[in-house]
Amino acid sequence: MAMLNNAHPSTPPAIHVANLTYTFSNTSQPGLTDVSLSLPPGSRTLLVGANGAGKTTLLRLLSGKRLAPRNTISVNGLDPFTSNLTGITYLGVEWVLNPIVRTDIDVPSLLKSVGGDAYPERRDELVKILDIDLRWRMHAVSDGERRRVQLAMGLLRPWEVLLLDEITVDLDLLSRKNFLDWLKSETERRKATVVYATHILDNLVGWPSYVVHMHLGTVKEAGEMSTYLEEAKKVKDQVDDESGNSLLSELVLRWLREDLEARGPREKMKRGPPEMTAPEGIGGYGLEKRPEWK
Ligand SMILES: Nc1ncnc2c1ncn2[C@@H]1O[C@H](COP(=O)(O)OP(=O)(O)OP(=O)(O)O)[C@@H](O)[C@H]1O
Repeated sequence: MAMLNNAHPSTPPAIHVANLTYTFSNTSQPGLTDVSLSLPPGSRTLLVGANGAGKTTLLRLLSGKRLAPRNTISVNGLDPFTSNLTGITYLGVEWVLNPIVRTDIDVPSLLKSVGGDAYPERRDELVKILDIDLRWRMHAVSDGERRRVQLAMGLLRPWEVLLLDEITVDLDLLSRKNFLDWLKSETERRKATVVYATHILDNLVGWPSYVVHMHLGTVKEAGEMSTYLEEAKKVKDQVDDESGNSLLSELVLRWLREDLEARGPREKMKRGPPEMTAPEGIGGYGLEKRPEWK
């Protein structure tokens, strides 16, 4: 079991996970095994791991979109599934695929439909940060432009906990940097908490305060980013490395190589692809809330 060092021991963590083991309803294999984490308010956590490591599974459980075993997850002291917490925003695959952002609709109407008028300052700030042209019509924009409008919609209501599941892939480098800087300022201004699962580490140096490394449904490493970067620096100093990669990329690459070595070829894994019993709910997920458009 790995525990994050709580930077503010006197403050209750925004996210607390205790010995969480989760089995999908359509398979007997656990998707997560004995996961424990403590993330304080105001933290920015980078969630890394190979494809299939369990990042999305964990984020969906944290968001309350899937039912976790009792007393294993609390977000701001409450169970996210049963308490219908309003301060949690989860932006993942279903959110990205929502068809409304492909229709012939203008940006101001879309922003209004998600409560833009209730938060005019925040709306205008997001339009500026995400470099959105209010004259765009959504059926005639590029993927990255569409994603920027979606992000403005998803982030408009002030959240206390933001769970991001690799949703910045379409953004150009500068837009992504501006977006990440804005998230950072949100965590500093309002003590909001962000957990961000991504494979893209460009521009992330200096952003995460915590890192969580998942492997085959378990948490292998979890702690303050600075501690792991110091360790990575020592390793880098020992090898003659001219790759130009950041320390963060080097660290995550090393973890993924170790994971691959420990795991071996996929077809020889004990924990193979799930044997489905019967399709249930959306995408076979059994007890599932309807994905919400936030
Ligand atoms: N609906 C499902 N039913 C059964 N098992 C599933 C289901 N979805 C995922 N899994 C299992 O859980 C594992 C973890 O999946 P998850 O989507 O959480 O990984 P991830 O770390 O987010 O991967 P990626 O980086 O590819 O997005 C998968 O390898 C798969 O075996």
